[in-house]
Amino acid sequence: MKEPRPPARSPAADAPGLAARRAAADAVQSVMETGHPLEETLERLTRELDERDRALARMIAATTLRKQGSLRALLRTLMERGIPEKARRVEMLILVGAAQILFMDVPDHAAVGTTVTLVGEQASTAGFKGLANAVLRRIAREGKAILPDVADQPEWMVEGWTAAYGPAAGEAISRALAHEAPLDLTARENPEILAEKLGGRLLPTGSIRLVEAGNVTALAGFEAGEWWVQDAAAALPARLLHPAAGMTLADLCAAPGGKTAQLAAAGARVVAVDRSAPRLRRLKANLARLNLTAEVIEADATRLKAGPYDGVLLDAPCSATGTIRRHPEVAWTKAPADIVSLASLQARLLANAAELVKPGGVLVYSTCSLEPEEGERQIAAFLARRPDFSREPVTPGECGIPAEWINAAGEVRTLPTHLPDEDPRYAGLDGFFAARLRKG
Ligand SMILES: C[S@@+](CC[C@H](N)C(=O)[O-])C[C@H]1O[C@@H](n2cnc3c(N)ncnc32)[C@H](O)[C@@H]1O
Repeated sequence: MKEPRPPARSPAADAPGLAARRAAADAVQSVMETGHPLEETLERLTRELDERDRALARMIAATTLRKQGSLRALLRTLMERGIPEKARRVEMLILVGAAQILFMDVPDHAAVGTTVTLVGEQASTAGFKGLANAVLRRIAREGKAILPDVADQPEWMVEGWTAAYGPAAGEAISRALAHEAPLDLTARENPEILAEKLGGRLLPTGSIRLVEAGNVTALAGFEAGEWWVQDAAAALPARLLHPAAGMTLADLCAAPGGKTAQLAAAGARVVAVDRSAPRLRRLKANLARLNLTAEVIEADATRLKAGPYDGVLLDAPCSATGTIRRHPEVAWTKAPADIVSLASLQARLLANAAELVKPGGVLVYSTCSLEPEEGERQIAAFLARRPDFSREPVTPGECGIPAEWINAAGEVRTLPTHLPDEDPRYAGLDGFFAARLRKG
C-alpha cells in the first residue's frame, strides 16, 4: 500500500474545496465531542479559509448534523461490520461525504474524491480509503432510495414530542426540523416597505421572510441598521408586552439583544440584563448598528434587585430544541438531564423576575424549546406557587398571531410545522413558548 502523505494543513496547498470539507468534518466531530455550538466551532476552524470555502464548510457541517440520524442509520446498513473505534474519523468523513451526495448540490465525483483524499491524509485512517470509496460510490449509485426512513434526531427527543403533541405531530415536527430554515428579519420600522425593498414576504406577525438570501451583511439596509435577523416566532414574546414610549421594561436574559431591540425600537425605556459579558458585548454592538439604546446591566437575573418595572421579559436559557432547523447540533448536544437542570434554572429566574414586576405590571416568559417542562409545565408550576399572578391570555389575531399558535390556556405555542407553504423553502417556524402573566 502507498505511504500516506503527511496531513496537508495549508489551505492554499489543497485541491479546491478540500480544506472546506476537512474543516466541516473537524467541526462536526468537535461539536459531537464537546457539545459546543456549531457556529462558534466553525468560526475557530475556518479562520484561514476564504469566504467561499467558509460558506461551503458551514453548509456541509450543518447538513451532516441536520441529517445525522438517517445518515448514521444508512452507514449502519452499508457497513455491517462497522469501523474500529480508533478509526472513528473515517466514519465522520464518510458521513460528511454522504451528506454532500444525498442532500447537497455537489457532483458525486467531487464528494467521493475529496472524502477519499481526506481519509488518506492520516496514517491511522489511510487503510480505509478503499472502504470509503466503495461505500460512497454505492450511495452515489443508489441515492436516496437506500436511505432508511428514520428520525434525524435522537429517539428520546422525538418520543418527548410525541408524548407532548401526539404521534402524528411528533413525527411531523421531527421531519420539519430536518429542513433548513428561511431567513427571517425584524424591521426597526415600516416592515411593509422593507419587505418590498428586499423582495421578501411579509408574514402576518410583521416579520419579513427571505429565502436563499446569501450573506446577510450584504443585504440592503444592514449597515444602516434597518433590520436584524430574528425568527418570526422569536419576535413574538416582545410583541406580547405591547411596548411603547413611556413604559420602562426589563429584558432579563437579553443577549444578543434581538428582543431588547424590539422593545427599544418601540420607544420604551429598556434595561437589558445578562450574566454573560461576551454576549453583552454582542448586544451592545448590535444595538449600536441599529442606532438603538438600552441600559445594560451585567448580572445574575436569579438574584438581581432592581425595578419595579411596568413589564419584564424573561426569555430564559433553555434546551433550544425549537431551533434545531437553525442549530442542528442542538439535537445531538442536549441530553434529558439538561432539560431537568434548565427547568430548575428557569424556575429560579421566574421567581426573581416576579419580584421585579410592578403591581399591575406584566411578565412575559418565553423559551425557544419544544419541551413542555420548559414551557407549559413551568408556567403551571409558577402560577401554583404565585397566586398573585394570573395568565393574560393571548387572543387570536393579537400581534397577527393565528389561533392555531395559541393553546387552550391562552399561551403561544409555535411549532416547526406551523406556517406551512407549497414552497417548502418558505415553510415553518421555530418552536417557541410564550406566556403573558399579570401581577395582582
Ligand atoms: C435564550 S438566550 C437570550 C436571547 C435574547 N433574549 C435575544 O432575544 O436575543 C438566554 C440568555 O440568558 C443568559 N443567562 C443565562 N443564565 C442567566 C442568569 N442567571 N442571569 C442572567 N442571564 C442569564 C445567557 O447568557 C443568554 O444570553
